[in-house]
Amino acid sequence: MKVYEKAPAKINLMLDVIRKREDGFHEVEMIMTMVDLADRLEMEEVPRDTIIISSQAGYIPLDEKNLAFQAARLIKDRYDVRKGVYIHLDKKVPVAAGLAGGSSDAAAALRGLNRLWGLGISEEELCTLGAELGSDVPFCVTGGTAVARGRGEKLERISNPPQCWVVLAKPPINVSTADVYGKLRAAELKTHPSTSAMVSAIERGSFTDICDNLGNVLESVTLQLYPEVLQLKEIMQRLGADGVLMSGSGPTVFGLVNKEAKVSRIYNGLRGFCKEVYVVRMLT
Ligand SMILES: C[C@](O)(CO)[C@H](O)COP(=O)(O)OP(=O)(O)OC[C@H]1O[C@@H](n2ccc(N)nc2=O)[C@H](O)[C@@H]1O
Ligand SMILES: Nc1ncnc2c1ncn2[C@@H]1O[C@H](COP(=O)(O)OP(=O)(O)OP(=O)(O)O)[C@@H](O)[C@H]1O
Repeated sequence: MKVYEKAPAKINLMLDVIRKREDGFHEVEMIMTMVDLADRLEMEEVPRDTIIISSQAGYIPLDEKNLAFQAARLIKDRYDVRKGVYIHLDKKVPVAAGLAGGSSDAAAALRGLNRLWGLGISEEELCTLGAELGSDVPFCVTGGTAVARGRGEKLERISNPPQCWVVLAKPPINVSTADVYGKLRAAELKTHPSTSAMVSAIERGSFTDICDNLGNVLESVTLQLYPEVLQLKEIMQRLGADGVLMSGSGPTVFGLVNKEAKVSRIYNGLRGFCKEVYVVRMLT
């Protein structure tokens, strides 16, 4: 038997950091949603008790460093599954982009192996397992749109934003999430985006208010380290995107656009500056 799972990319419509915690992580308040750019996982049982990962993408680890491998090992250990699995990752989400590609693969592996092995694990328990693999994994298990608190694992489901176009542009640089959080001086932040204003804008389905309330405090670090990300934001704004923000710790910048007529102009304009540009829809 084979099972298939999609692993969509996430964007942060809002990301605030409340404080640095004693365990080294940061207490956050974020609003995340999914877009329809996704990896695809194929999972099949193999006769030996082993985990094999393959992918067409030459630039990700295929050993125990792969987050889908870690998800498979975790579920096998925790539920004492003495069976093997072959996981093929069809990568479409750019890597180390701020789009949670690896986290979403891990979440999809948890969901898929739960089905493949008929384990009957609840979604809540899959989220708890996912939190051991990374802060973004619990959200990637549930998908939808949520406010995430704690280090990202405490989720409160909210309604999906109104449908719109999302233009993603990833400059050719690698950004380390740990490095960005490490350089953030949370106590010195002068302004914070408003969670309640963004939740209210989403619940009311107001595209304009969503665009007006976009905010990500990690931009203060990444934009300083990589001026090309700031430049990309400015270009996207100039080309007419209605709301523009960096996702996660970057470097991907996304633009929200509500009129289809504007999308191709923005896409073509960006392609002059950036090789990796995607036009996608919100997953609603
Ligand atoms: C930037 C975001 O992607 C936004 O959604 C997340 O906050 C980060 O999620 P992630 O990549 O799943 O992060 P993890 O793999 O758990 O952590 C990577 C590193 O980021 C830092 N980190 C992460 C999450 C958090 N709330 N505080 C942190 O300080 C820690 O140094 C950690 O070692
Ligand atoms: N299945 C996977 N897909 C992509 N990257 C993976 C995977 N497994 C492990 N990695 C490693 O994880 C690192 C981060 O990749 P990922 O694409 O998850 O970053 P990201 O989009 O910045 O995530 P986040 O938004 O959660 O911070 C890369 O260095 C990559 O080598």
